[in-house]
Amino acid sequence: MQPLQNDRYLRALLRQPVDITPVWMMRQAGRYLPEYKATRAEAGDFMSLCKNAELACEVTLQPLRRFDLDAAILFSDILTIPDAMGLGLYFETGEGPKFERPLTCMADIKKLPVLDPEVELGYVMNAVRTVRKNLNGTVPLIGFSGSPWTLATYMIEGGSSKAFTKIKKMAFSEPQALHLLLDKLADSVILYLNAQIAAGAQSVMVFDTWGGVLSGRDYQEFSLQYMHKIVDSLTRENDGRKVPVTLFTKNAGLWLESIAATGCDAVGLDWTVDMADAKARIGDKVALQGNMDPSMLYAPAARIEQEVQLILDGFGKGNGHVFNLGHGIHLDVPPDNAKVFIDAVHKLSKPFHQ
Ligand SMILES: Cc1c2[nH]c(c1CCC(=O)O)Cc1[nH]c(c(CCC(=O)O)c1C)Cc1[nH]c(c(CCC(=O)O)c1C)Cc1[nH]c(c(C)c1CCC(=O)O)C2
Repeated sequence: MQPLQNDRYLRALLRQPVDITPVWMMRQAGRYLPEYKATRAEAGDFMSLCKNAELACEVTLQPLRRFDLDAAILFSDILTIPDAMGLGLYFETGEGPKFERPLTCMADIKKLPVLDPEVELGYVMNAVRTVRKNLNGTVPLIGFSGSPWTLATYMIEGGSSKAFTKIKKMAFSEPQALHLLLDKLADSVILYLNAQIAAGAQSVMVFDTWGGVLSGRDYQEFSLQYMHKIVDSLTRENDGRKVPVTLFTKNAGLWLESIAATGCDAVGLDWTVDMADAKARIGDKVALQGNMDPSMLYAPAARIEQEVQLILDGFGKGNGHVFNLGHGIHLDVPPDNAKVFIDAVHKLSKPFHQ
């Protein structure tokens, strides 16, 4: 394998010195790039795009052609695991992801297969290998998975949810069923992420989008416990390099210490957390990723730059900051504003690394 030309993303995650603060961006709920829309139309639908290694590689690389990003995130989705387990994932325009066969009871959960990621999710590994080849050592590739709790919310609610009543009903009236599901998911996530690492992902991230809808105690029991197990079981070194792992729970500002205590390398922060506060609380244990409000990208350039400066000031001097939006980019953000954001991080962060 060729040496990495730009490894500041990986160095920052390991809290090593860098020249400028690295930045990357997730597009998730955003079809903000016209070239993405064109490739998606060529593929036909979202899952066909995920399952075609060449096209998935193409959309992974598109943001890197426009912007000076320090890492690439694999184009895929967190819902590939439940889809591979047989739930029948589909996307309805404007309504987000849905499942044809959501889980309703213990019997459904008992029937779920244990996945062999190289088989049922072989298309993801093919995409990882294709992207690594095409990146050609320029920047590292981020692999990812959903957390067991977040995947379980989609599998039980049947899609996106506001109140999470179905999964909470199971959590509080039939906890042994939910724990069996979370256990199966944790085992699948471990196999899935380790397969991504073996295929070439240089860092991995676990997205726990919905952990923050739980009480502190229930977060520990139904979400963090399983992410801890995942962190303990991941391949942390590959090809002679450390493979940093980042945990992100949305709305988890109250629980940063316990997330950092899992032994992960970095903690992703949404914009409701104050960067200086997070650094004081856990900055001696982990790197911090974040955390500009994605809606700031609607603002004029000067306001975006001001916000970048405030977040950089919040982290202050020292190692271990990866700049990022606090969540995925919105679909109607002008791409030029994303460029203002990325360039501002690089330009304004120089004095913090002297
Ligand atoms: C909850 C969740 C999902 N997917 C993901 C999460 C966790 C992160 C988070 O908290 O947002 C993660 C995700 N989804 C996608 C990526 C790939 C990386 C990237 O391109 O940014 C990643 C990292 C592609 C995608 N996944 C999706 C898109 C947009 C789809 C499109 O082209 O229509 C992309 C680029 C679809 C998706 N997939 C999901 C949702 C809620 C949606 C939005 C549906 C909609 O907007 O109608 C499930």
